[in-house]
Amino acid sequence: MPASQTSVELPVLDISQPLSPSSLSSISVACKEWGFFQLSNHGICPDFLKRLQFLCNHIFMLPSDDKLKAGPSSETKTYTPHFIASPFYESLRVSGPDFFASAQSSSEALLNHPNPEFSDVLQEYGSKMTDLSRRVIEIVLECLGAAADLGRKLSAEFDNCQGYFRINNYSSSREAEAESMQLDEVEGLGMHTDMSCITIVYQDEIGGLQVRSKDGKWMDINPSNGNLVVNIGDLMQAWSNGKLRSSEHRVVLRRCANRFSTAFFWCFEDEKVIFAPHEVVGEETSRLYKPFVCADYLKFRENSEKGKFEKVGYTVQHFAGIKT
Ligand SMILES: O=C(O)CCC(=O)C(=O)O
Ligand SMILES: [Fe+2]
Repeated sequence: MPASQTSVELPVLDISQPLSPSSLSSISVACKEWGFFQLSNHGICPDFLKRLQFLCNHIFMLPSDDKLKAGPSSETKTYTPHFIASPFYESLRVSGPDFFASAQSSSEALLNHPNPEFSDVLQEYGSKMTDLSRRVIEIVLECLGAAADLGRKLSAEFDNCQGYFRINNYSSSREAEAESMQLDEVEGLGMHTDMSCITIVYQDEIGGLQVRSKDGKWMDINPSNGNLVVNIGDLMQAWSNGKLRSSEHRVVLRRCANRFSTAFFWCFEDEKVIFAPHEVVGEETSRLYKPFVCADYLKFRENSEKGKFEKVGYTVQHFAGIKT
């Protein structure tokens, strides 16, 4: 895999401040060009993230057989083991709106007992991310040029959105190293687009997240000052008639370092029919996507093979794109 040399400068939105016209314009450009921007002053403090990481590492350090008690063939199915998405990637899924209950059922399966401290922290993370996601959706709608009245009407379409998050641990094992045979750079998570409306990512200081430019070049998204990374997902790309870009991205690992990240996915409800509102499409442009039911797209992306990760390489374009 060729090493990537370039990083992208993504605008940073200070979410604690009212949105200024200049900030709105730089975020709009970033959503269209890259489908990515950053958030600062998001209210999730470094100590809290360290605590979250510490509690999750406790889970990731369990023996593999114990972790499989929440694996793809278990009842909870919240743990994705190594060698499904990649040899270097494992992850724990926490589903909302009751993040506490979801975390509690994972810890019961994994540790044979509930762990209220772990579940409390995951609940707090889930609920903070839910609030942030709602605010980010309002801003993204403003990026589409929605004036206040229209913005309120359009944001009602997102009222029943649901969130879940994945806690991701990237590490190397002897088996994984044998496979990579001393390569300088390996794929920790392959190229994909997210199936969300928006995703909010926290990555630790190791780095490795990359976005694919419109001309197919991989660009680093370097970790910066505890900022969170927001990206547009496929559901939003379709709903905005392609005005906002759901970009392909991946994670590369360059050293044998452990990497920790969380990705919070804010998605339409399963039964929602995704059809760009005519105010968003405008008079002059034609529709790029056929209407589709959200759950049908999620099913399309799931591999039929049991326990496999969401299909990498398939997007909403393949599923609902209107060929022009
Ligand atoms: O680990 C990361 O930084 C990003 C993960 C990601 O893209 C995903 O889980 O969809
Ligand atoms: Fe992603």
